Amino acid sequence: MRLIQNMCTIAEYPAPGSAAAAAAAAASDCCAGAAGRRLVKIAVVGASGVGKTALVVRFLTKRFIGDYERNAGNLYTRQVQIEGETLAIQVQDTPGIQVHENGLSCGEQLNRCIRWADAVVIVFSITDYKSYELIGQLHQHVQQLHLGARLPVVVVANKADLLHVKQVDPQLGLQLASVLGCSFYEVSVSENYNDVYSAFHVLCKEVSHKQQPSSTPEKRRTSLIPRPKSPNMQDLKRRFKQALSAKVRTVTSV
Ligand SMILES: Nc1nc2c(ncn2[C@@H]2O[C@H](COP(=O)(O)OP(=O)(O)OP(=O)(O)O)[C@@H](O)[C@H]2O)c(=O)[nH]1
Repeated sequence: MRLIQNMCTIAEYPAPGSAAAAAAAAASDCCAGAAGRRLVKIAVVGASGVGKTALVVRFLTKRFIGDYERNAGNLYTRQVQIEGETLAIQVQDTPGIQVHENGLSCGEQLNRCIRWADAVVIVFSITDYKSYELIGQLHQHVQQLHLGARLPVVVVANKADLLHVKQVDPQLGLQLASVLGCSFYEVSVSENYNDVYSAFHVLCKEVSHKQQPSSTPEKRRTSLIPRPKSPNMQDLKRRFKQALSAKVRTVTSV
């Protein structure tokens, strides 16, 4: 997948009917609809401070910028090339999820964002066990909001460079991801771009394949056209016998 830089906007996290929502819709028109391109919408979620903004910025710009303001949720729009096709991609950074005694606290803003997405990146930090503990609940929450439609999800374990303050063995992340049926990537946003790229690439590919025109009316129509029948064995045998007896007749008549 090749990123085509500097295409569209960075819009504020949109509430339905708001000016920001209109701006985001316009941005998505500019990158996708207007050009007739397919659009892949990805939400990046996880606990606070795990590196969601750093991950998104690294993916889109290849740069690691150490300090960010506490995130209010930005929407980034770009074009990417995947398997030879140019797709419009929107990446939604989200505010960090707060963990309370009784579990997850996902505001309506975050739920809206998850419902909007075609795919989700769930991030935790290997330096924060609580952020790892959130993964299972978050995954369940995402699937519930999509009414069990099995949204493509990738689990990302970030801050792999901070081994001296590690609280979670990345192997645990891998095991959990495989139980949940998700891809898993261990990354250091600060030190390695390639793994970040791979995580988004896999997700874009998965969404792209899901959206493939295999379910378009054109394809469905062709699959309804009856296939020619395979030759009937009885009929073949009968014709073979006929041909054989004709030959025997000509041989005996000589
Ligand atoms: N050492 C190291 N630091 C990282 C890495 N990724 C992010 N950070 C740092 O972690 C801190 C939090 O990063 P953010 O990207 O703001 O985290 P966030 O998940 O968006 O945080 P919220 O906006 O509070 O939800 C920042 O100081 C980053 O520089 C990494 O891979 N390694």
